[in-house]
Order: sequence, then C-alpha cells, then structure tokens
Amino acid sequence: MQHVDVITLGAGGGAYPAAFRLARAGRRVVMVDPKGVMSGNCLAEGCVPSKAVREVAELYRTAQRFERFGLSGEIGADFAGVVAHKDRVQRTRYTQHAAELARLAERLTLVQGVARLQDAYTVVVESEHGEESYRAEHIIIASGSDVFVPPIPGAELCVTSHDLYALDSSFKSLPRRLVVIGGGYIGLETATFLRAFGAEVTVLEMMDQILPGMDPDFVAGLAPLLDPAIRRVTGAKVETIENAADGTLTVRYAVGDKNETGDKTETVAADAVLMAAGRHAVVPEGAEAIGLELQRGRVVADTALRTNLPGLYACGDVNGRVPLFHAAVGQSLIASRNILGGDQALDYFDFGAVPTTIFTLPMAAYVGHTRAALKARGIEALETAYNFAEDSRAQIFDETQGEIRLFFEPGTLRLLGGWIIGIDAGQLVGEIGLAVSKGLTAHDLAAFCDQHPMASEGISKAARALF
Ligand SMILES: Cc1cc2nc3c(=O)[nH]c(=O)nc-3n(C[C@H](O)[C@H](O)[C@H](O)COP(=O)(O)OP(=O)(O)OC[C@H]3O[C@@H](n4cnc5c(N)ncnc54)[C@H](O)[C@@H]3O)c2cc1C
Ligand SMILES: NC(=O)c1ccc[n+]([C@@H]2O[C@H](COP(=O)([O-])OP(=O)(O)OC[C@H]3O[C@@H](n4cnc5c(N)ncnc54)[C@H](O)[C@@H]3O)[C@@H](O)[C@H]2O)c1
Repeated sequence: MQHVDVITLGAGGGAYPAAFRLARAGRRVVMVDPKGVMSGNCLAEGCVPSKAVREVAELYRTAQRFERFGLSGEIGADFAGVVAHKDRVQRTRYTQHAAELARLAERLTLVQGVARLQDAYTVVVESEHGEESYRAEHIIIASGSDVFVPPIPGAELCVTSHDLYALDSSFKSLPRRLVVIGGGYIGLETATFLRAFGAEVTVLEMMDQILPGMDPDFVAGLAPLLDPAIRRVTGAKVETIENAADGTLTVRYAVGDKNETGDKTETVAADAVLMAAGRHAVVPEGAEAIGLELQRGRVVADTALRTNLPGLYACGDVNGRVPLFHAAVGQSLIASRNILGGDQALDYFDFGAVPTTIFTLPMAAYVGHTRAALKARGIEALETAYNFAEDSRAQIFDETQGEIRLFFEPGTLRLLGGWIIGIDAGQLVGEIGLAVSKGLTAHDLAAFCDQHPMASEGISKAARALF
C-alpha cells in the first residue's frame, strides 16, 4: 500500500490541472490512466485531432475560392496527408505533456493502469505489473466518457470518433459516401469536414432539429450556412445497418411522413457509417459499492465539485454537467482549490458561463443564456445584433454571412448571454463569455475599444447599438 495525498482516476482535463496545482503546492499526487499519457480523450481522439482535421478542411475550402483573392493554381487534397498532419499535432502535444510531467516528477506520478475504488480512501490500480493499492485523503474521479453505441442491429459495422481521430488511426482514405448517425457536435462537425474534402454526406438525426437541445433560433441561424450538399434528415429512426458483399453499407431508417399517417422507411447507401449518437460517462468500478451517489450513470457533483462522500471529487465528463474540455479543466482547478482548503468549499464552478462552439464549417458558438432559455424563464431580454455583412474582416475573407447577437437584462443592462454564427465564432465567444462571467454590462462592452479590423469589434458595436 502506497500513501499519497491525492489520487486522480484519469489523467485528462478533469484530472491533470488539479494534479499539477496540488503537486506545485507540495502535495504528493498520483494520476492513474490506462492510456499512460496525459490529456485523456481530448487529445487521444477528441478536441485536438478533430480540430486539426477541421482547420485543414477550412483551408481547403478557402483555397477553392482563391481566384476571388487574385490567387491562381489548383490545390488538391490528400486525405492520408491530412490524417498525418493530425497525428503530428497529437505527437507534438504528447511530447510537450511528457516534459511538463517530468518537471514535477518529484511529487507527481502518472501510473498506467485502471483504477477501482475500494473505499473512500483506497484505490486499487490494475496494471501490467499486477495490482497495487494507494491510500489518499483526497480522490478526484475524472474518468471521463466513452462513445455511446445505441442497440441498433448492425451498429458494429459503424466507425466512431475513435476510429476517425485516434493517433495512428487506420481511417486514412476518404469515403465516397458517408452516412452519419446523430446530428450533434461530432456528427455535424465531421459531416462538414469530410464534405469539404469531397465526400457525399447524409446526416440522420432522430430528433426534429439538428443540434437538439440548443436554442432553436441559434440553430436556425447556423443551418442555412452549412453546405447545402450535406443531406440532413431529422426525425430519422435508424432501424438497421447492413453490409453487402462488395462492402457497401445500407442504412435503413424510418421517417415521419407529414402528408400521410405513420412513418415510411427509407434507405441510404454508404461506404462508411459514422456512429455519433452521444457519449456516456465512465464510472469507475467500486463507485456504487462505496456509496457514491450516481444519477443516470454519472457521478453526482455539486458546484464545488464535491460528491456525497467527503474527500471525493468528480470533475469533467464523468459528472455529465457540461461535457467540454475547458469545463473539465475549470472544474479540476476548483476541486484543487477546495482540496487545498481542507475540503472546505473555497470556490464554486460557474456552469452557466462555459463557452460552447460547434466547430462546423462555418462555426457557431454561444455562451450564457440565449433567447429560448431567457423566454423559458420569463425574461424579455434586451437584444442587439451585429451583422457580419458590415464587418471589415468578414468582407476581407468574403465570409459575410452570420451575426453576433447579445442578450442583456432589462434595467441592469447586464450581459446574460450571446451567440456568434460565422467567422471567428470560436474566438469571439471567449470575450463574450468573460463578460458574462464577470457580470459586465452593455455600457462596459460599448465603452471597450475592440480591435479594428477584427471581427471582435462587432461585440462593442452591437452593444453601442443600444445607446
Ligand atoms: C470527437 C470529439 C471531439 C471533441 N471536441 C471537443 C472540442 O472541440 N472542444 C471541447 O471542449 N470538447 C470537445 N470534446 C469533448 C472533450 O474531449 C471532453 O469533454 C473532455 O475530454 C473531458 O475531459 P475529462 O478529463 O473529463 O475526460 P476524458 O478526456 O474522457 O478523460 C478521462 C480519462 O480517464 C481514463 N479512465 C477511464 N476510466 C478509468 C479508470 N477506471 N481508472 C483510471 N483512468 C480511467 C480514460 O482512459 C481517459 O483517459 C470532444 C470529444 C470528442 C469525442
Ligand atoms: N465542439 C465541441 O465542443 C465538441 C465537439 C465534439 C464533441 N463534443 C462533446 O462530445 C459529446 C458527444 O458528442 P456527440 O456528437 O456524440 O453527442 P451529442 O449528444 O452532441 O449528439 C448526439 C446526437 O445523436 C442523436 N442520436 C442519438 N441516438 C440516435 C439514433 N439512434 N439515431 C439518430 N440520431 C441519434 C441525438 O439526438 C443527438 O443529436 C458532446 O456532448 C460534447 O460534449 C464537443
């Protein structure tokens, strides 16, 4: 039995920020992760590799409009080369993380293995060297999430985000026809990337809106900007996936016919089917047995990231509250602060001000409360918008579709939320998110001289439109 101060289950965004901070503060910390490397699924098969592919797709899309900018020549796309670029970025980051870890080696160790909870203080790690027990006063559960595969006959024929984005993945050639099951983040993002390289893409979403759960007006703003050649079917109930001897896959789905009663069945042929129907939390073995409160398969954590058991914290996808990398990092840092405070809540995570970007081509992003959420709360927000048709940077790049929209509390003029559809959305949402989280008002935003000629000037311009 080894005695340490803190042990983390996982070494991803929910774990390592806390582990580093606690080690720097003099605590002895052990992170356990079967990958044996830091960064969890974000670097292994999530944010970074998918965005490496995205940015190349964006460049390629822009290259096809080179003539408008006075450039000439033909640019081709080699999908295997794109995957090689993605792999290089992943390797670079793994090397960087290894060096970061080495600098704290005296107090921070990463053990390759799978951890299970024996009691509220003891973790058993199973590795290729056998089993080893660790006792710690504080445990951070950050075991993340994994691909959810619905029980559809033939689902095993599908690829997942793991197959597409993992390091050294074998998915190196562009499918001529791609069917995507699920019109959420992964489904829509990947649909636009592979479409940009030339694949014929169909997205089958079971709900009656792509990106279900997001503000319908926000989605309605993004939808017409996506490549119209991507066929999008909503209300699609996938029934089977079958393969023929020549390798062709057939996806059979039922879809409501508005003119007749009942559903009709349709089929679509594919060379690859991407299953992007969501992710589920990975709860470590032993959690239930030691009395950890779970709800809908996730570890329940409060806004101080405490579970129902003293000394045990749950950060990131495993608590399912906001399954995004930067949210996991933010939570991890709050947990470390509360651990340093002797399990006294010194800080709370603001789940209401986490920026969210859908990295489709083009992107869209939002933060805080937008129109639908505000209406549901009976708040008639003061709304203002800036149209990218008027924006210098958007005109320079010939990407003038979309807008910045801000929602203010009447009376106080406090910024409650905002969205950006179109150019630089994933960058602009940071400034709006900071303003939401710090309680800034329309006066504050209007008075700030955002940089010209950058799309961010649309934020202050939108606020100035109120005065
Ligand atoms: C394709 C894709 C694209 C994405 N793009 C974005 C994006 O652009 N932006 C964004 O913010 N988010 C994105 N995400 C989501 C993001 O990856 C997650 O929100 C983030 O990785 C969560 O971090 P985490 O530490 O909570 O969990 P994870 O990253 O899942 O890490 C958990 C770690 O715990 C380990 N583990 C599991 N069980 C055990 C155990 N019993 N013992 C020890 N270790 C264990 C796992 O091996 C894993 O390494 C994307 C996800 C996917 C799949
Ligand atoms: N840009 C980002 O920040 C980003 C990018 C990728 C992933 N992520 C994270 O990863 C998580 C998982 O992504 P995801 O896209 O797999 O999940 P998701 O929850 O965003 O989308 C899954 C979609 O699949 C649909 N669906 C489920 N079962 C279906 C079925 N049988 N047939 C047709 N449609 C079905 C759902 O209605 C939903 O729209 C996200 O929730 C997000 O937290 C974030």
